[in-house]
Amino acid sequence: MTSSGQDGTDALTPVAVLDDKGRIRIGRDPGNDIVLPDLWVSGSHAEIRRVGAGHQLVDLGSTNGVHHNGRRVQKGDLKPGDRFTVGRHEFLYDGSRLYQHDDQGPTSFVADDITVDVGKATLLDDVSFALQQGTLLGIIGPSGCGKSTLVKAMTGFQKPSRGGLLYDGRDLYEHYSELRHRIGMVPQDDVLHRQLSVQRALRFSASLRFADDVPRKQRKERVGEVLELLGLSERAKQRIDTLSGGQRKRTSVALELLTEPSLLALDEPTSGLDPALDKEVMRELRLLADRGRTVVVVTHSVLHLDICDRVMVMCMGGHMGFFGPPDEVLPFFGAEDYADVFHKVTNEPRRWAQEFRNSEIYRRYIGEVAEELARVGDARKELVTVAAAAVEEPVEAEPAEVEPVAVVADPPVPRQAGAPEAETTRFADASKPAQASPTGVQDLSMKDRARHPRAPLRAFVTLCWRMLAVIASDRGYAAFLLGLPLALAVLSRAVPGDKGLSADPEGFALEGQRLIVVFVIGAAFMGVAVAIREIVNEQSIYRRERAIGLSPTAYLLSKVIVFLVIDAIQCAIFVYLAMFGRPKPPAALVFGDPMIEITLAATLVAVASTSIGLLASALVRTTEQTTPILVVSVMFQLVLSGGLFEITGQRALEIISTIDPSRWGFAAGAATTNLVGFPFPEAIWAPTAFNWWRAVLVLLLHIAVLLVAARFALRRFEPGRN
Ligand SMILES: Nc1ncnc2c1ncn2[C@@H]1O[C@H](COP(=O)(O)OP(=O)(O)OP(=O)(O)O)[C@@H](O)[C@H]1O
Repeated sequence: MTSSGQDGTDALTPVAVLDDKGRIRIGRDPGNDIVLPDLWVSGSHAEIRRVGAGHQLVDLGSTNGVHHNGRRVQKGDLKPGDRFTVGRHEFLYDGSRLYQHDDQGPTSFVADDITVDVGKATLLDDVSFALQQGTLLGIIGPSGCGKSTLVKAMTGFQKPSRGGLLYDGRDLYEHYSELRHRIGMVPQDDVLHRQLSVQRALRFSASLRFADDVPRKQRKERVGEVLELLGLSERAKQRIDTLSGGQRKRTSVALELLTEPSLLALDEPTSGLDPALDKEVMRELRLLADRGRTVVVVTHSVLHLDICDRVMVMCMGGHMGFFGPPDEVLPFFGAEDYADVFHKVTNEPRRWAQEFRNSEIYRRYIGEVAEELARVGDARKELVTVAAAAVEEPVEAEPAEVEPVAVVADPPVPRQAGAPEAETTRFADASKPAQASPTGVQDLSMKDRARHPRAPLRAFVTLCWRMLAVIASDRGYAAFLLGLPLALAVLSRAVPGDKGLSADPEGFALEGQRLIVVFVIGAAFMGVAVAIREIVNEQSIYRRERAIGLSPTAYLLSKVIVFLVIDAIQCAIFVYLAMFGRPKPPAALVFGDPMIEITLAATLVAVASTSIGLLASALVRTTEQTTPILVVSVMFQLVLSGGLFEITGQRALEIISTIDPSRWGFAAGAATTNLVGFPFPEAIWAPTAFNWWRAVLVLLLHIAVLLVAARFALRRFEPGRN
């Protein structure tokens, strides 16, 4: 069963007869029954198994999952008429055969009266439009009119409060986990580590986005292809922060093209570029659209709008003032130039929004296109019904043996023709998915996580390597990390005395007490300082990577592990250098070497402080907000460490200080050192192995609680959240 072109269903092809022999395997490797040569697909991705009289769909542990009727599943019983997707490849099941529909670009993208409210502010107000495949849409409008908000809504980053966004007839937010890899988004902020070379940054991204089992060689080849496509091959080894603005934007586009998205959105890719670069970027976007992608670009520059198929003019207050071909913009507004247009939509936004709603242009370029797209959507749904009905009929002419089928993703598609002629209607409800969407993206991804507990090990390893690469290529930062413990060790030399950490026979261990305070607070400072800017600095990168499915736990753990190593090295350098030439404690409590115990205690304080830094970094919005947190958290640890004054006996302080890592770090250090004759000896410092272990366990508990809190704080970067 195939269907013909005009209704958009021509890509539906029968690919397998599910006879009694058992199973049909789907994957990237040539040995599969259905071969999908797509790097997003795992080698052996999914299987259809015969179970009794029916069939079961099974995810074979793929990286990017299988979606059965829009839900990610591990296993699911197939019913005639069901559809499932593997990457961009969609299959329909009729009870005895599989039909394949390839996503060759969104056959439709429809925004149906979307409104975005944040608190009491309305950022977008009843915006409707429809896009056909291969369209280049330019969005313009005065600053603050809601252009970025619209792009975020279209790409799954900002769930509309009302209205629907339908991608290929499916609610974008309801089916986000299935659709997200088909959408590329280049935000205003660069989402690349600028310290890395173009090639290196893209290779890390490829590793995070492709299936786990894609060989390194293939990843490299794909990176080479996108660099070639965007004319960046000669820049491959150049650091991103040394590229020109235009080259940097092209690198961001290259990053998104790795996974061949069918909808690509760019938020002001040409801001800050000179007119020549502006034109160059717009031309490249035109080429991408001509190759079949739908490209949406927000721009402040109106010089090259004629290169677009459609232009949208936004009015202040989030209203839509125009949507149509570029040559109709000025006539519609009765304006001589775009400055006039901006003036009008800034001063009379409601009037122009209303005029546009009632215009012939709206009818022609939105109403009719939406109707056409709804018709295509209906035709596709009908095929599902036909496929379901086919279960009643015997399978005749189809081949009994089905050859492995190779499907080439995303072939070139010609640029769209003008909009068709027809009657005006509001958007047809028929294009909405059968189920309403009570849940948001967050709910979906939580469910996904619950169903897919498999540790994303590859992402974790890649993230660790990337962090190390970023640190190594930022010489200033690497020098800071190494210089900090050296500077602190030099400072610790200011502590007077020649007894070091030895037990003082005179009975007053003030020097030892001071040294332990210096170690513990130095460790706390190094721990917070290393981490407190980490997440806030790369929030745009994390947000983007999260949207394409990066595991937040893998992300956080990669930070913790790399920082743990850095903390341990820093504390060892600090403590050993500070103690160089000073008497050591006479005996150990647990590990045989008191210096190891003291270094361990300092390292745990540093790691707990790193966890505080990561938590704070996930909570704040700007880097500037981190400085007061750094100061307060270190002061808090200094005051409540127990090394300055007696905490025991002051009930409130006793309670508060239990959550202070330095209190327990000091206790472990004091226990090892055996501070004899201290003026205010506390019970938790008594030199016993129990006290040492208790302090260590409390510190581990602090770390665990802080990291769980940081993991929760990362939820604010979930797609769909503002
Ligand atoms: N989280 C938010 N809470 C309240 N108002 C917001 C929020 N985010 C954006 N806004 C406001 O919504 C309006 C639209 O913002 P948006 O960033 O979409 O505008 P824009 O057209 O892209 O602006 P620009 O061209 O300057 O980038 C602005 O007035 C902005 O201040």
